[in-house]
Amino acid sequence: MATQGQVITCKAAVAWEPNKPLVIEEVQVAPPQAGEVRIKILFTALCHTDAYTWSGKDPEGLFPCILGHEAAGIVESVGEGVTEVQPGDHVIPCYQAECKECKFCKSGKTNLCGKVRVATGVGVMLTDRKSRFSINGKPIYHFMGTSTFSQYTVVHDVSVAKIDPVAPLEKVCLLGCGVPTGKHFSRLGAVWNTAKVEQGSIVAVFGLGTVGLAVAEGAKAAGASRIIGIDIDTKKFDRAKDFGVTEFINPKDHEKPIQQVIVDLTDGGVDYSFECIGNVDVMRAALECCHKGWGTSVIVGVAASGQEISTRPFQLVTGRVWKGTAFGGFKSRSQVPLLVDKYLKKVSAFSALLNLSDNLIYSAFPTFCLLFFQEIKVDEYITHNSTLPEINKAFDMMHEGMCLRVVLDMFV
Ligand SMILES: NC(=O)c1ccc[n+]([C@@H]2O[C@H](COP(=O)([O-])OP(=O)(O)OC[C@H]3O[C@@H](n4cnc5c(N)ncnc54)[C@H](O)[C@@H]3O)[C@@H](O)[C@H]2O)c1
Ligand SMILES: N[C@@H](CCC(=O)N[C@@H](CSCO)C(=O)NCC(=O)O)C(=O)O
Ligand SMILES: [Zn+2]
Ligand SMILES: [Zn+2]
Repeated sequence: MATQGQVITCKAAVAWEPNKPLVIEEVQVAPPQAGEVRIKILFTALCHTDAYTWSGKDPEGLFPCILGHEAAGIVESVGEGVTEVQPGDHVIPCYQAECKECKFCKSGKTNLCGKVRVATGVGVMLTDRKSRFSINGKPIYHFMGTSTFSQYTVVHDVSVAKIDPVAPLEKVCLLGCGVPTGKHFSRLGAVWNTAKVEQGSIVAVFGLGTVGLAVAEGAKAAGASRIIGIDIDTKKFDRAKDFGVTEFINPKDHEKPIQQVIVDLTDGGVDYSFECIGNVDVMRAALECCHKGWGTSVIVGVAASGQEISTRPFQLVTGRVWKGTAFGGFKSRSQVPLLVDKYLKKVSAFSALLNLSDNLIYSAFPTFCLLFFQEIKVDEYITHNSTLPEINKAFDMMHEGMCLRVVLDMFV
């Protein structure tokens, strides 16, 4: 039955209050208005940022809301004036919009976009400052302009990346947040990013979750000579080797501040450090373990409301640089489809190799290695698959440090 123009009733995980279990509810999803797109979400992953907002520590967190921002799906219908996607298109909703017209988009200096941010920060749509979600007439707020923990969601058209329909949505959903975020200095992201890790650099990665491992993977691709992984959970160390981490430090094993431990190990400090946790004390350590004169520290983690960073200004006077990144500097609508293409090329190179005869395998091996070991691991970050009704258990796994990404099948 055609659903276009109709209210759709479907299942969604609703966060009624901070920290209270999400509740699977029947929600009403209104049709898209002008400049909006309604998407059938097929797969969504959980990101630490969902847990952060759910915890009540996000100054922009409004309740009740539908969380979720790392997903993939199919366009169900579009509102008036939407030209770049149509029903049936395969898409990744992007929490970071790209209108290509605002001063941010036109600056050539940032991937941030100003067009809809004022609405997405307060859980509504731009056109009428209202939500498209409700339960028996009670509005439920949107989250990050995406709300992918719902079988259907409505997003702004500037927040939709159209992707190759061949791509497996249960995998490429990860390209909506965590994996690209970590790869902001990779070759693909280098146009917009700031920290360009050079061949031979020493890199420190604080926090070895999905984002930290993607940073490590990118650092390896950029030719870093040492990649030091720091985490308080030693379970993370074995897996991190596969993502390029060459040595490990657990701050709990040391009496000295962790920045001092790293400075001592690296003849004065690292060239680049990345904070992928969201802890302001660690952010300070990440800056202070950088080498005098040139070390650059990038803040990736999201810290709670009221938290502030600090250091002695002397750290910056003496040449260290403190930066941050959102979505790895990638321009969402124009670059997410390219990331998907890159992912598909890697998969097809691998299948081609499996179909070659033994002799050919040897001759094709160098090319294969080049393609295969390029910078776009995706499947490797999916440690668990689950379903929408099991979402609370999936978050429990995240809190226990059991998983990297858990992907939920929204219709099982
Ligand atoms: N800036 C962005 O665009 C962006 C995008 C995605 C995620 N994030 C943020 O990045 C951070 C990481 O996200 P994730 O999904 O990889 O999270 P995650 O929970 O999977 O990983 C965090 C890791 O940090 C470790 N950790 C916690 N406290 C630590 C400490 N004091 N010292 C060392 N290690 C510690 C944990 O053991 C875990 O391995 C979060 O803050 C998330 O909100 C930012
Ligand atoms: N509402 C939060 C902002 C959190 C934040 O910084 N979000 C990151 C993305 S995290 C994705 O997992 C981001 O890209 N920020 C840029 C933006 O939101 O425009 C708070 O206020 O703390
Ligand atoms: Zn995220
Ligand atoms: Zn814009």
